[in-house]
Amino acid sequence: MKISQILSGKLKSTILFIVIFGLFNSLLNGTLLFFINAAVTGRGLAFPEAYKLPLYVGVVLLALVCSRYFQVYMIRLTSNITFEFEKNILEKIRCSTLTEFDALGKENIYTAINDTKSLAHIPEIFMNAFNAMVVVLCCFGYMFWVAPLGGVIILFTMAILVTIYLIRNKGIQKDLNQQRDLQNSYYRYLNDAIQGFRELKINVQRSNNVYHRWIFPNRERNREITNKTSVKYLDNEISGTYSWYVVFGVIMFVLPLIMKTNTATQAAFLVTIMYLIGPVAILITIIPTYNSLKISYERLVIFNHRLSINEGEFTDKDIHHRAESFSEVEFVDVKYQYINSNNKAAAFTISPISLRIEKGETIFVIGGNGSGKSTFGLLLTGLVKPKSGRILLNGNNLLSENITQYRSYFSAVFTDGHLFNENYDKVDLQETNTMLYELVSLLKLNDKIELEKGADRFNHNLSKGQRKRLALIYALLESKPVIVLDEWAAEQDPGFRRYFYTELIPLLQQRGKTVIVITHDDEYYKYASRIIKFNFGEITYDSSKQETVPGMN
Ligand SMILES: Nc1ncnc2c1ncn2[C@@H]1O[C@H](COP(=O)(O)OP(=O)(O)OP(=O)(O)O)[C@@H](O)[C@H]1O
Repeated sequence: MKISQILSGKLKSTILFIVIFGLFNSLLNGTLLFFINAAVTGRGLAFPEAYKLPLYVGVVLLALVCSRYFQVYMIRLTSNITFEFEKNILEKIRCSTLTEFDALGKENIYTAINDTKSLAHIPEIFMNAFNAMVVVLCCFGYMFWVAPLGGVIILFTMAILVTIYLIRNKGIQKDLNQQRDLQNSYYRYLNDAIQGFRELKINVQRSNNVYHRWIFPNRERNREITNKTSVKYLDNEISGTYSWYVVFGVIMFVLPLIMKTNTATQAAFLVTIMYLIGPVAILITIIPTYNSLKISYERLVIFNHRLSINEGEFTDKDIHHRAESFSEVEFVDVKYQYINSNNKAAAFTISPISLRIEKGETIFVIGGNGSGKSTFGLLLTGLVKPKSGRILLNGNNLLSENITQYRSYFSAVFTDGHLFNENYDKVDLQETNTMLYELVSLLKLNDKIELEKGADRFNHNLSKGQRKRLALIYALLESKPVIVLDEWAAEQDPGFRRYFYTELIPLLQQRGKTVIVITHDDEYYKYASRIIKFNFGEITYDSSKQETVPGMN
């Protein structure tokens, strides 16, 4: 569902309530103003004396109960909207394609989640503005009732003061935007300084450049703008606050000159203006709030648009990965193309490739850097869809409808794979799990991993190579028929690398796995049952079709 649909749905079902209740609430507050003014000025409220106190107490209590009920309602409405927005964003991410996800970038996801939080406050902002508007109208109505000309003069004075405040505020907003841009670039530089700590330590000149040419000048500029903007902001706020004294001054000194007001009328106007201060402040902040909400909304619309493809969700019926149910996967003229995100032109292309992978094969995918091996791995595992051509699993065409089912035949350890922080798969990590501990010992991690105290997970303070071994254990525990390992052995020491190619892979093969290894380790090519070589996105060699294997000893 789109953000706008959720928002308009919520607003439609609640707007009448917000308006009626807000109106009632504001009228109660307006009634209290009448009471106070009647006491100060001695006019209005033609009730018998005996009824005034109970009526006053009744209105206060009713206003209090209504106010609380209304605020609780708004809290619930806001958190419901936040929940639905966030869920909508998370579903979008979960169901998006890898291609769209990669193109989006992680920072946009965090921004989108923050944007939903801002948008969820729209009903509350609308309600506050509406209440404030009602109070302002009531106050002016009261002033016009007490002394029409006085009401016109006050309205005119306030209109001038508010206009001056808003014009100055607009200038400050521009400075604030500049400050936000500086802040964004500061985080980028800071990220480089933190992530590249070692690279900076080892190169003093680069470190000096990063800090003295980029980070410190950015902070200095930020200091200047912050000083300037903060003083401007302070000036505007102070003059805004003191503007009320201009209004008070007009009531105390100008009105008596123009219309001969008496003390009671002046008192009524002064109390009314005090009542107006809060609501007018709310109405004034509406414009900048509206602008920032508009930006958040537009960003979310773009976000939704960029994750427009919905791949659907996994359901249990999609899980069909029993080893015996896999017999072959076939590529028929499969083509894939990356699109350059800057100019939208076609970038690297996997030219139409055709091949068949049968159950039990151990295939090494080889080729130079950037030749398309990992992209082939993504196509094979169904993580990206061919631009043209067909992929068939057990003779069935891979379609959008069965893509999740297709993927459930594959497990993979990617080059830059991620080890999850929680035991999401609910693997039994206790020593009684013989399958797990057999794998732990096969991967020689017995004395390296241990259960974290009080948590259902293994420790993650492992070396890169050891983390890859743990990732392989988790991948094997999935018991899927085909396993794809992308440069898995690159971080292993020579001894373990040898063990991996000469013992582990044959063992997996013996156990009926189909193993696809993307590798540069040419000294072990002979341990493959088949070699496929990529060059510039094309298969230039397939040992199942040709005799000699290039690069083999
Ligand atoms: N997300 C992407 N968008 C655009 N181009 C990409 C993307 N990912 C990879 N490429 C390009 O596709 C080409 C093939 O990349 P791929 O990762 O498949 O190569 P590889 O053979 O696995 O290389 P290596 O051995 O270095 O890992 C590269 O030229 C790369 O620049």
